[in-house]
Amino acid sequence: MPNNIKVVIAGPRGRMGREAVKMVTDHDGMQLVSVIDYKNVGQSLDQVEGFGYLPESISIYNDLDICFNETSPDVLIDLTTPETGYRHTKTALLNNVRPVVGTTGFTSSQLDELTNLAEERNIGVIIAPNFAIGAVLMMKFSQMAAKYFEDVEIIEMHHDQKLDAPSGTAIKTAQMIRENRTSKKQGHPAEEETLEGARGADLDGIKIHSVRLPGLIAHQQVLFGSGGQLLTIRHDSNDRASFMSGVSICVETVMNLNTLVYGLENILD
Ligand SMILES: NC(=O)c1ccc[n+]([C@@H]2O[C@H](COP(=O)([O-])OP(=O)(O)OC[C@H]3O[C@@H](n4cnc5c(N)ncnc54)[C@H](O)[C@@H]3O)[C@@H](O)[C@H]2O)c1
Ligand SMILES: O=C(O)C1=N[C@H](C(=O)O)CCC1
Repeated sequence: MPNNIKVVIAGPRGRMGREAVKMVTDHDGMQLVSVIDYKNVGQSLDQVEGFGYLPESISIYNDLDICFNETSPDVLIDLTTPETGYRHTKTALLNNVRPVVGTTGFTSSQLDELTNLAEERNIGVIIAPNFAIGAVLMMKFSQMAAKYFEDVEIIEMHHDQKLDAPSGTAIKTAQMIRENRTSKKQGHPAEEETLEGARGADLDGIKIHSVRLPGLIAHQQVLFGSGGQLLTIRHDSNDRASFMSGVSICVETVMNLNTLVYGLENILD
């Protein structure tokens, strides 16, 4: 692993992007070489509002091919939107740049396509729906509990600027639970929704409910019920700094991978 990993960040002005710019510029083993944005192209990031603290100029690009060619990054951190993040990840792979993707909302066929492309190109990619270590533990504990409780519902709660629903974390949690759960149609066999959507989204019988409110950041509870008992496993991110140690681990780890890894739990000890 190079001790100075050259990083490009897509979405630097976003809520997560701003934290990631701080994390990378403060990290001794990483160097921020450029950023990707559709605004302020050709300017330097330290001239953009909120980035005056940067000690040196960081070029802003919109065209990924030109950015990769001129600044030779090792790793792309993508924190944008589902459509853009997917396009960026593909372009990075085609340019031998290793993507660390926090962007959520990719479809399963997009994930399959990126998995195949990473294998073809023999390049590492990490797609992590949640970089917070506590959230990963919540998912793992839920997977453990699913062996003993077959009735489970997920309630995820996020800020009201979030584009995708359900959250990437809720989908990943349900997929992990599914691996340990005896398949079951929950609720009353004759239950009917008198208001569409009342019972939430359904992933193989696991119900997912999405709450969007100002004041929230990222929260999830997984409820398991059986005769006479309820188990609640809950995680709260109250600050986006909670995601940054996970981003840092992914940037270091992706340098040694040559396939796509989906989920931070797959690279933690
Ligand atoms: N994996 C995790 O732990 C984690 C945590 C928080 C958020 N997220 C995900 O990260 C993504 C970003 O979240 P956010 O809250 O920072 O969103 P945000 O809306 O604050 O930021 C997104 C940024 O992407 C930029 N963008 C959009 N299109 C672009 C393009 N074509 N080129 C360059 N930049 C572009 C926007 O200008 C914006 O600044 C979302 O998908 C969210 O679900 C993941
Ligand atoms: O703020 C968001 O958007 C978040 N998205 C991720 C998800 O979809 O699971 C993780 C938590 C924050």
